[in-house]
Amino acid sequence: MKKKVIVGMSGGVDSSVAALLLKEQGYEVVGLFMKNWEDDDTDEYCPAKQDLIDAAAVADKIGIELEAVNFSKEYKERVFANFLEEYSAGRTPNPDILCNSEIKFKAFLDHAMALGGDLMATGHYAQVREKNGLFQLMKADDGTKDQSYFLYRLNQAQLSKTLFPLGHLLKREIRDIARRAGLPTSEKKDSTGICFIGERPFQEFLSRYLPRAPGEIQTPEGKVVGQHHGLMYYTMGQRQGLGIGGSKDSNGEPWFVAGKDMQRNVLIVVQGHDHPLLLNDGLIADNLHWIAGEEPKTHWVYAAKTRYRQPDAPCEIDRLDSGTAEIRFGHKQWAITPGQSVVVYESNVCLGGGIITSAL
Ligand SMILES: Nc1ncnc2c1ncn2[C@@H]1O[C@H](COP(=O)(O)OP(=O)(O)OP(=O)(O)O)[C@@H](O)[C@H]1O
Repeated sequence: MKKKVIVGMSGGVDSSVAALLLKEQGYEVVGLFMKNWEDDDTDEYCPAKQDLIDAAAVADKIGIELEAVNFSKEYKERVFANFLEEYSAGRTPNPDILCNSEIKFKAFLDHAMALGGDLMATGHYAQVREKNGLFQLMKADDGTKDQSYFLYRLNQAQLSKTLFPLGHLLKREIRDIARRAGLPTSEKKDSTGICFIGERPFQEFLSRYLPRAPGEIQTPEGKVVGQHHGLMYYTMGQRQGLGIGGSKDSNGEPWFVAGKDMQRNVLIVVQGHDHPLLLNDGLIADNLHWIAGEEPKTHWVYAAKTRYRQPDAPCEIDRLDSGTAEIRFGHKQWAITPGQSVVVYESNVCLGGGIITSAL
């Protein structure tokens, strides 16, 4: 009997091709479009309505059913609440990571099973492999598109039910496949940014939920060089939008955010990309999650990313106890950012990771 796969269709080209490939591989395929954000319909920045129309057109072309489901309540409770908490604590969260573990591979997976699915699938660029009874999350073959960083909080149960049909393909091959099959999304622009924020002005969006608390911008020595709009609007290493161009006796080098003093409501800035306060040997992370269900070895050479668009950096896990990890890098890392995730790899296998609490 044919296995039934429920594929997440976002109305983008990647998930369109994922659905097509699964159909060609002989699965019984059902598309599922989710809506995760409520003001979608009235909101100029959120193209959800058009995305659903596109997903429906693709499903029609491939000849599969498309269902829709609304997870906006789950999203608010399990992802957005944490997002606001993190910002109000001065950290820079990555809601797409929590969206994967809580919505796409939990609420969605449960729904997929309720629809009678044997498996679920998405158009993520990543791979799953079963080895010695364990499911491993692996990088995509297209290194420039690999999304395993966003998937490091998945567990064995989730991976055992998941297919990533694009994991062994290159992005340009995806567009070619879409064109050849005449999919209406073949030329659609890739989506960018966090799904519910999209292209909207970030400060205005956040100020709808969290009070603005302006304060001083200071150098590490305590010299006042400007005013900030609220610490939550800034992130480590940020260069644009500080509004402190030509401060007196500055050395002409650009300013970067190098810290937040939450108690005094002061934003700390330094001059020069390679200022020592922006370069760290290691970090502490908590909220750890290991995909195999057990901790990796300490004092072993791994590679890790402290942000998505970053080459892997050689590292060692020096200490793992009471839910925290201390990770040291072979070379100094730039602008390690509390709230972002550190994701650990052994070769092309993603082991898991945690949320950065501080740089060392
Ligand atoms: N609204 C949605 N409904 C159903 N599935 C979704 C939705 N948004 C994302 N997904 C699933 O998660 C995958 C990864 O999402 P991401 O936002 O990274 O999309 P993407 O890489 O731009 O892919 P696509 O081109 O399919 O939008 C998608 O390929 C799709 O399978």
